[in-house]
Order: sequence, then structure tokens, then C-alpha cells
Amino acid sequence: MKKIMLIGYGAMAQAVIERLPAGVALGWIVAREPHHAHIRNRFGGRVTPLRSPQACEAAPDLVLECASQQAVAEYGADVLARGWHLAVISTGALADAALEQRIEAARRKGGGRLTLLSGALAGMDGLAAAKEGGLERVTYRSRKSPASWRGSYAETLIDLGGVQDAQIFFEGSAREAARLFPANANVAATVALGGVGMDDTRVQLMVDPQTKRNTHTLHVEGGFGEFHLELSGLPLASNPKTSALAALSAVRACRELAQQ
Ligand SMILES: NC(=O)C1=CN([C@@H]2O[C@H](COP(=O)(O)OP(=O)(O)OC[C@H]3O[C@@H](n4cnc5c(N)ncnc54)[C@H](O)[C@@H]3O)[C@@H](O)[C@H]2O)C=CC1
Ligand SMILES: O=C([O-])CC(=O)C(=O)O
Repeated sequence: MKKIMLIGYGAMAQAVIERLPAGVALGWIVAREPHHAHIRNRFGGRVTPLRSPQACEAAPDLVLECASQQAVAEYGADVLARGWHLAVISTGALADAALEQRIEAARRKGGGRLTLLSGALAGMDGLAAAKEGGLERVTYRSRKSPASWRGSYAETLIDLGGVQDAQIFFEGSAREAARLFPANANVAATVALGGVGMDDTRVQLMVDPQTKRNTHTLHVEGGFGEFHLELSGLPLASNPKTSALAALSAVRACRELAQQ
């Protein structure tokens, strides 16, 4: 039986817990203090709530970050320095160049493994293959409902309550998008890391009052030709910012672990 540690106890973590594949057990959850009593009541002694991964005395087979960019900054380097396998969903944390270097240095020194989950988007395999032939232009667009952008930096750029038609409210690099929209634009960073990098990946963020979906559009041009991919994902009921597919990409990482 493989044993995993979850970081985060929000919408995505719940979706992962509900779908944990056979052969994988949840051993630890790194969560904010107010969640600890709930975790103890729900799982009894089977799952230990922790304040940080450092508090874990055993070695998990996988540490699955489903929390925030801040959690990657707080715990990522330490997990890798211990030689553990860390799978990250909040990939936008790596838009901070200093943090990216710290994480890479810890991985090298400790021998840990870092997996970037594909998250809410598909096509990362095709992007990686296209990169082998040279990439010329990579553009990523995210289109979500006003509810999905609520509580984000979008509120300072556009009146989410008054918008009548679909509108682009942000255009910039993946680095800017991932840092300004930490709960909404991790996919921009994932695309950047798999393609032409944080500064050359063009990003557009759009609000659409007519949609209830999170629609991700990826356009790639290069020596291989051109591809255009559009993925219209359903958000999690408990968090409209987060697509169900992002949680499922974390479940897939658990299934791969079970098969090892
Ligand atoms: N790569 C991708 O495609 C996607 C990535 N994400 C990332 O996944 C994250 C989680 O998404 P949801 O579960 O929907 O968000 P959520 O807001 O429902 O839950 C986040 C949970 O993590 C906890 N948390 C945050 N920082 C923490 C820390 N430093 N230590 C301990 N606990 C911490 C919060 O208390 C909360 O329980 C998002 O914030 C975003 O960074 C979300 C959607 C797609
Ligand atoms: O789940 C999504 O649709 C995308 C998302 O929030 C992110 O990239 O951070």
C-alpha cells in the first residue's frame, strides 16, 4: 500500500480524497490549524493532521500539493531536500524566479522528485513534443464566469457584476498572470514551463457572464506546424475558480503511484 501526504484541505483536496484509487492510502494532511479537529473526527487515527510536512516522522511515497502557491513557497524546497516526491498543482509559484531556483537547488541536493501536474488543461504532451522542433509562439487564454474571478485581482480591473458580454480584462506574460492571479492562472505557468517560458508565453484572461465553464484555449506555432486546443471544463461545485480536471490530474498522479 502506498501512502501519500496531501497539502491543503480545500475543494481540490476533497475531490482527490473522494477518488483515491485502490492501493493508495492517505497518511497525512498538511492543513491550517482550524481544519485539524475535522480531519481527526473524519479519519480517526488513520490520517494525521500536520502543521507542515517537516512534522512528519515517516517518508510518504508522494506529497501532493493541492493548496496554494504560498504552500509551494513554504514547503516545496524542504520536501524535495528530504528526497521525497512532490507533485505540484500550484505551478504558478515557479513564476517567482528566486523560488524556482531554491526548489531546483533543493531537488538536486536532496534527490527528491518534482512533478508538475497537468492541471486544468490538456495537451502538455503535444506541447513538449512540439518544443523539440522549435516553438515560435504560444498563446494561452482562460475564459471563466464572473463568479470564478470573484475575490481575485480581476476585481480591480473590471466590474465583474456589471459585465454584459465576454471581455478580455488582462493581457500579459505567463509570469505576470501567475503572480497576479494565484488561484486562477496556474495553467498559464504550466504552459510556460512546458513551452517558451514565463516571459514569452502570451496570456489573455477573459470574463464571460454567459458561461458556467472554465474554458482554456492553447494556440501553439512552431517548426512542427500549428495546433489549437480548446478545453471547456466544469468547475468544482465547491470552488468555481478550480476546474474538476485539475483535481482529476492529481488523482491520476495517485493512480500512477499505485501502479509503480
Ligand atoms: N494547475 C492547475 O490547473 C490549477 C491549480 N490550482 C491551484 O490549486 C490550489 C487549490 O485549489 P482549491 O482546493 O480549489 O482551493 P481552495 O481555496 O478550495 O483550498 C485551498 C486549501 O489549501 C489550504 N492552504 C493554502 N495554503 C496553505 C498552506 N500554506 N498550508 C496549509 N494549507 C494551505 C487552504 O487553507 C485551503 O484549505 C489553488 O489555490 C491553485 O493554486 C487550482 C486550479 C487549477
Ligand atoms: O482550474 C482552472 O480552471 C484553472 C485555474 O484555476 C488555474 O490555472 O489556477
